[in-house]
Amino acid sequence: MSESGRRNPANHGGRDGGSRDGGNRSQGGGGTVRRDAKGRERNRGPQRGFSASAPSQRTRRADPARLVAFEVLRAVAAEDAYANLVLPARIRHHRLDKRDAGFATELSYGALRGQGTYDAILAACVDRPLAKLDPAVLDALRLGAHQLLAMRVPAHAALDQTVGLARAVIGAGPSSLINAVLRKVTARTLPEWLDHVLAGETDTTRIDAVRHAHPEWIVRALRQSLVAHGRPADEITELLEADNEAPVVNLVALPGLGSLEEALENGATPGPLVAGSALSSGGDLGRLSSVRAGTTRVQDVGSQLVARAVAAVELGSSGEQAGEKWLDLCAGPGGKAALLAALANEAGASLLANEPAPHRAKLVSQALAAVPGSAWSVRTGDGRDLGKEQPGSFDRVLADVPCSGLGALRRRPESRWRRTPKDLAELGPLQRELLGSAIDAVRPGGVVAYVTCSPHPAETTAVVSDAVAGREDLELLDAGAALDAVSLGGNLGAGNELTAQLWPHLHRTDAMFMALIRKKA
Ligand SMILES: C[S@@+](CC[C@H](N)C(=O)[O-])C[C@H]1O[C@@H](n2cnc3c(N)ncnc32)[C@H](O)[C@@H]1O
Repeated sequence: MSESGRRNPANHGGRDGGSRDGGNRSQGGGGTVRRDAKGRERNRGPQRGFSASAPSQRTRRADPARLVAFEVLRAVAAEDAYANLVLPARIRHHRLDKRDAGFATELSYGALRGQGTYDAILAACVDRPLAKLDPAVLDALRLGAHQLLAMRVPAHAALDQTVGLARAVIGAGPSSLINAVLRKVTARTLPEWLDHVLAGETDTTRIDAVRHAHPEWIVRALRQSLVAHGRPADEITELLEADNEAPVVNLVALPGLGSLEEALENGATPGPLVAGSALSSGGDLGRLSSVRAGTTRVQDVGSQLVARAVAAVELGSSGEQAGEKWLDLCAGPGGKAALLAALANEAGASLLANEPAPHRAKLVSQALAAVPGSAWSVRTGDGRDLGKEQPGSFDRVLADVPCSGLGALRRRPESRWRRTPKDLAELGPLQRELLGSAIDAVRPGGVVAYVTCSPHPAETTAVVSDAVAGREDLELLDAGAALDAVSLGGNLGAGNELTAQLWPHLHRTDAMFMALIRKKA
């Protein structure tokens, strides 16, 4: 959450919201929402003022952009849906133009990410526990709170349009409650509210959790992760803030197959961390022919670095690349597999991409379709069996195991509220078995990369230590140096032992962890 009182540039609010008549108007029910050329709703009164009319006299129809955001929040809460999948479908269904789509995106993602903060504030404005509210009412309140506290939406528009939305889709009774509660919210700015709801609070975890909208257990887990990887505990604030930034879209051109030219011509900029990457601040990437062809792909730079390090790391003996066999043990949905397959294609190697879930194995095949078929194959099966079925067979193995995803919270706005501490404990045995299978599957002299998109020691360093403990035939390689070798000079291993840990607040990547284990020749 931005606490400065200034609007967070990432929380741009109305910039992309707007009109469909080519001017500055979009349908807003009983009235219309007027947005300026930049999509900001035009303020016809003081910034924090709002209509004095009674709810019954105000708008009765839902502004389409807000309706989309409401439907996204409802699907996430009631159907366990993923916002990043529901949102594009709702935008298409309601035929939002570009500005309204941007507004709906900022509103839904911002309200979902900020839920913990907004709930703490709303709890101070409602005369009963939030759990006793109709969940649809609570979602409408969260949308209203985000507009009032973090978007450049005039207070009267935020209030009138949210009440109008509630009236249209929930009912007249609840809309009066929503009107009354949101009026209370307008009384303070976000920094003032945070000071108010945290007055007298001394528990720093609780303070960080409310200020930066993360569950308390995740604040503790991330702080523990920083310390475990040699970072100062007080970096937690920067890490939590980085989780709340809308991530820049990273692109990769598949080596030998794709090109970034089109993306760069359309406003993307070259990625500073790794060759063949670009950063795009938005736009319709689906329009780019290279993206449609699958030779240029959306992929976090951390994942790109990991895949490139796996392909480049020095093997123990007979380390020539030609004819090598590579394995991606947990490949779905195929992001790293696509880059690995392209690198294998260039190196004369072949990649086996394994994934147990049939629908995800299909996604892997789709992701690999742009790479010549001679370079890859897909196996649908349990990775735990591969070590026994094909022992000592592979030169390079990527074990990108299922994990809590604590390092990729910025990508899925709702995920932090869905995770539980049990995820950490329950995945440990599977992670250990998969790493054991990967080690069995690699040949003497070959290398296993153990990778997670979580920095938590329970699923990173602890799993690796257990795997190598007492094994004279295994050695840990310097994973940070391997990342440095494929980066454009990032000094990515700094501060760690032999394992490598990337961070959103330091590297602007997901918090990927990588250990490289070589089986002695
Ligand atoms: C972190 S994701 C992998 C992401 C992938 N490497 C990419 O870059 O797109 C972990 C994957 O492991 C798969 N998985 C779960 N259980 C598995 C098992 N027993 N064997 C192999 N893979 C498994 C999950 O279905 C999921 O697709």
